[in-house]
Amino acid sequence: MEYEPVIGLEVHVQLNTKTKMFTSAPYRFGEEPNTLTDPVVMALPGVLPVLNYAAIYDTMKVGLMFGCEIPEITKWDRKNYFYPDSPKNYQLSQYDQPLCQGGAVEIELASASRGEMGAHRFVKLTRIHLEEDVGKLTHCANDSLVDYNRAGTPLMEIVSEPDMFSSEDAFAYLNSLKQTISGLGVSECDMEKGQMRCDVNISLRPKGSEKLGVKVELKNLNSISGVKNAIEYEIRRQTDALNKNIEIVQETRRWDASLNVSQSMRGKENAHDYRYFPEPDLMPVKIDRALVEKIKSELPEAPYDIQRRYMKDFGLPYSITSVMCLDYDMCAYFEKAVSVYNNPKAIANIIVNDILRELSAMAEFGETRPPFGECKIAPANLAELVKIVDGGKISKSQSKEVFAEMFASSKSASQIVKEKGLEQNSDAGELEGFCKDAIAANPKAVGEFKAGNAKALNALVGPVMKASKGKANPAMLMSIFKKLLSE
Ligand SMILES: Nc1ncnc2c1ncn2[C@@H]1O[C@H](COP(=O)(O)OP(=O)(O)OP(=O)(O)O)[C@@H](O)[C@H]1O
Ligand SMILES: [Mg+2]
Ligand SMILES: [Mg+2]
Repeated sequence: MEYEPVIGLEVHVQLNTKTKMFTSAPYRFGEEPNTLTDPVVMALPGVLPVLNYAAIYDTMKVGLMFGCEIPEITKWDRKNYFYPDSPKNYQLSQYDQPLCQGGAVEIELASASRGEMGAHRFVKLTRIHLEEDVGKLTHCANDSLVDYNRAGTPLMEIVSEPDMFSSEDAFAYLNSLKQTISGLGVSECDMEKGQMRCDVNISLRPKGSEKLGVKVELKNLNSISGVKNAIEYEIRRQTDALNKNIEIVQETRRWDASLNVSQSMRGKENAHDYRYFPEPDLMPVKIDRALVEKIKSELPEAPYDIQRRYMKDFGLPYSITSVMCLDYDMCAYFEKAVSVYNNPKAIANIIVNDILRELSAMAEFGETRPPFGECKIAPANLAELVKIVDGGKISKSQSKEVFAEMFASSKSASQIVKEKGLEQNSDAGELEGFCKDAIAANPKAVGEFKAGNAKALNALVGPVMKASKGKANPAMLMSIFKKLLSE
């Protein structure tokens, strides 16, 4: 029988707020273990949680970006379980009244060729709720170590509907989430630093059937490629089992990225096991409608909307726009430059190829490139460079030299052209004089050219270049020669 995989993802994203979800302790990645804790994080007797409103604000931003509904009231619940990664036997989370409901994430599937836009569709979301992150366990040979630095960090859980049907869907979904959320500035979504983690729920059903199959949950995947591999492995494993008439049991499995296999962790668990109940120490939160409207009105344009607009309004190629729409700073820079001088294609080319290359070269090995705002070339100066090239003042190859100097010094293009004496001679009258002299001095080349040997022109160009100290505008020279020689 042919089976169709059905996939739902639970994605956890740490928010980069200054303090933790329910206390003023900070969180930073990579600090000495157990230095970013306080009595609330450690759940010492008598402590009370205090809500971090910045986390609510950031999560609403994300939710509204994905078209979620923000309910009138949201509340907190205890999710009870005992495990050493949490010092207090429960996790503060949201059960039946999450902060965001519904919504959808636009994804793009890979197309046949790299330079073409792939098919787009929306993956439905169930909800986005807020909770606190737990500590980190390191398992050694005979014992385990626990670090509570991460415990209590604000964590969004983005739960999708079972609305993905291949590893490619999941890959595109995670990329889109990462792109949109990091664009909002609320998290860097760096999976290597644990800022974004993913649980994969996957079941198989006979192709054409509407009914969902029994799902298996793969916990805590920490790379996008890991998610892809895990899904592909599970599809093979479950297909194999079904073909052998082995029943799939609902269970949680661990993904082993080094062995590329999943292993059973524990059997069926459902919400009931967590004995969810309302958090007695926190009031429900009434959401200010005016704030919802304010956040909505301040949301940036969605990345795929920017991309479509750039392709349509500026005629930019897909490959260039797919780089640009990943970075709002880059887009703002581009639009500013285009407003100064209207050659979007040339401007976008320099931004995506040259500026990005140079910024990346500034980064230390393994570090991310500096933000676009650190580019020393002001948008108006880039616009001027393109204008100078378009006007024939300097050649394309000279523009590379000017660009390098601009990037290093923040000087304007015209200033560098002047300092380096690069300006081409585009004085039609003077150039025509040089050309006439060259024609008069080289009757042989003229004869050959008129007899049909186009290459003979080179013998005439040489003397003009010499007379103009190498600065004659080559395009103008050619048209002047052609005009004079056809007379
Ligand atoms: N039959 C199914 N096949 C594939 N995915 C499914 C199926 N049923 C549910 N899912 C997906 O499983 C996920 C369930 O996540 P949810 O957070 O609601 O519950 P949970 O896994 O029990 O909770 P948690 O792991 O946070 O304790 C959703 O993404 C949903 O789309
Ligand atoms: Mg969940
Ligand atoms: Mg789950």
